[in-house]
Amino acid sequence: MDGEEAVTSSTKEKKGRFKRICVFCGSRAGYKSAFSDAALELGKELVERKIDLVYGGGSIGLMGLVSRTVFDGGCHVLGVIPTALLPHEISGETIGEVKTVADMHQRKSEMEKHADAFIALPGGYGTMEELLEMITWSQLGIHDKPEYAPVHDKVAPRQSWEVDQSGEALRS
Ligand SMILES: C/C(=C\CNc1ncnc2c1ncn2[C@@H]1O[C@H](COP(=O)(O)O)[C@@H](O)[C@H]1O)CO
Repeated sequence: MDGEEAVTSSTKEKKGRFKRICVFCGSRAGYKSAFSDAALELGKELVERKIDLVYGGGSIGLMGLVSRTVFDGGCHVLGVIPTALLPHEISGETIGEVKTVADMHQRKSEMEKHADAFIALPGGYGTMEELLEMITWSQLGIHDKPEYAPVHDKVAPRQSWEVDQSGEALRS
């Protein structure tokens, strides 16, 4: 394999790694414009990489921003939402494909099933709960998919912030 082929093949691998990413984020916009900026930036990045979105199905807050950006950019959007939350988290038109489920557990289970990786953006307790559930499922071997979350001004994989927490990063 010559140099060009090697580069092409490694680029292909990188591109093909994630086809559908699940994003957890706030049902509100939050108090800092940086939160909305991050949601828009992530949406655009997914579009650029032709990655489809799996998310909680809401049209409000950061959830609405990310999903609208990905949908308008031509990628597939799958929203998974419990029937009881429809009036609370969808205002106006739905975005992309919306799958209604019976409860929160089924929602997370469907989101996990349809995604290759998970990214958490700023959000409230709901976002935190969803991210932690995916992390604990990974710990239990229910799935083997990476989770990423914002650490200060960058997005970092779980392994790196676990190390940060333990102080290993400071020692090395
Ligand atoms: C109530 C149950 C479980 C614990 N709570 C939640 N589990 C999963 N998802 C949740 C929970 N509470 C809220 N959410 C959703 O998170 C999204 C973002 O919310 P945020 O608070 O604005 O970050 C939103 O779609 C919420 O519906 C029952 O098992």
